[in-house]
Amino acid sequence: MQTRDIFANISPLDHRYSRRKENFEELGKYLSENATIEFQAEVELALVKVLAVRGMAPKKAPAEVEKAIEELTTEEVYAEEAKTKHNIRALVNCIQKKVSEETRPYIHFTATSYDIVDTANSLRYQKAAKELILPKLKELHKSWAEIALREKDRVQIGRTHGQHAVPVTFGFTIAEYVARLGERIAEIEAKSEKLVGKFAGAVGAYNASGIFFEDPEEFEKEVLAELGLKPGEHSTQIVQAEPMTDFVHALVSTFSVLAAFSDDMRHLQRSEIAEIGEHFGKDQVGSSTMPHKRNPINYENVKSLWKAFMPQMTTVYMDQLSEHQRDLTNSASSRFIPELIAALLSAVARLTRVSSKMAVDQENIKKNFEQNKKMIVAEPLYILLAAAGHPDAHEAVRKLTLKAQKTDLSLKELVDQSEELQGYWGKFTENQKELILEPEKYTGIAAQKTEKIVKNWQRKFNYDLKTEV
Ligand SMILES: O=C(O)C[C@H](Nc1ncnc2c1ncn2[C@@H]1O[C@H](COP(=O)(O)O)[C@@H](O)[C@H]1O)C(=O)O
Repeated sequence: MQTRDIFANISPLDHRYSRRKENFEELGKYLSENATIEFQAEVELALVKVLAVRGMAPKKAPAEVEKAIEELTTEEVYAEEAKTKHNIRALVNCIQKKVSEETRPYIHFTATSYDIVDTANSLRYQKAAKELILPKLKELHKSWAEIALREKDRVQIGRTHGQHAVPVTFGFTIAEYVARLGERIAEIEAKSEKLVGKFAGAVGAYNASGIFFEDPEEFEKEVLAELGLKPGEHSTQIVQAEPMTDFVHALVSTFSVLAAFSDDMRHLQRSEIAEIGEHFGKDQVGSSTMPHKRNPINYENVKSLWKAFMPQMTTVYMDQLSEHQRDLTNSASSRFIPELIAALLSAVARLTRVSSKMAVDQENIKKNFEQNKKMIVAEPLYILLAAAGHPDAHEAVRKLTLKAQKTDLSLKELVDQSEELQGYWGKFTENQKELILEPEKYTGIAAQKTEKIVKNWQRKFNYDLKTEV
């Protein structure tokens, strides 16, 4: 069997779920191993810049380091690591080989490896959030907002416990996810901004930098400011774990919102419900054996990916523990965060594609609503009877529903047959009677609430919608 390079990769995220070249380039800028080393080198450069400003390193040092970094390759660093068995020392050695003797001592000066590693990770995840994750999520959010607005008045039966409950609108159903995803996007934004760096040395007490600087915390701030970061209140050899825990939690809980949406949409595609459909290409096959099938494969894929990556949160919680001033047990485990981000973005891309072509079956949504139309007015009928003074309205209506189930009669027709209930009916206003006679009007403020939610997020995220509010 012939193989192509791309398919020689082990992780499905490197072939099956990110097949397009642009995908690799876009994600690779922040998430690849090349990016890991590039961002670490950027931190080493920030250090030299501050040392030069402070008059310790030669003035030419930053330019030399910048050039060295441009020439640096991941292969080179890996070859060096094969000798040193230490990845950051390998990076430092590679940079040192490319600069002058005068500059050489200031590469990694007073730094411990995790001044570089943790700072670089915070930097790249912060940038990935700002430049990649948030724009992609906002694009998906916008497509949901558009559906919500377009469908705000389309009456749909609300379902609880998988049973017909009382009416909503389809727009309102989607507005739930506009609100939930919107709030998660804001959370990713906030938590990415709270990621911290460090330049506090091997145990976090500024032992090495304290030899040279009276104000080692100020020195730390200057190095981090070069990168647009701030330090945490306290560091050991590593940064406080919680800002990263919170950031990843924001990502994972966003993924959970996508999975919940996918589950809901998948159920609405069940043959017996069939209220929405995924766009199907003219050559697309639903089943290898049942040619008529049109399966909700995209929503199933999102849930499946979520199942693979959501448990990674447990690892992130475990990475909160590190012995004394640090142990290395968070090192290998934290290298999988980029995969989690890649999986999330794969789900986002898929849902954006599917959502923009979501087909709403107007007839089925109406047909399903009509199916239990006579029963769903039980709630307003009982409440109106109670408000009109009926002493046991819930029980009276429960009995009516039992009768209605056995006959073809609607609850209103059964009310008409009861002299007692007729008396209360006479006390209802015309609007109240309408709710019983036309259950499609019993949607509460579903449409207004949908508009309010969409408008709120449209303002916050500052996007235009196809159908303006
Ligand atoms: O600044 C320092 O280096 C301080 C030193 N601690 C270390 N800090 C950071 N990295 C270290 C440390 N020790 C090892 N290594 C190297 O980390 C790499 C771990 O590789 P992997 O398990 O694949 O994630 C792998 O390359 C390891 O060699 C200490 O003794 O406290």
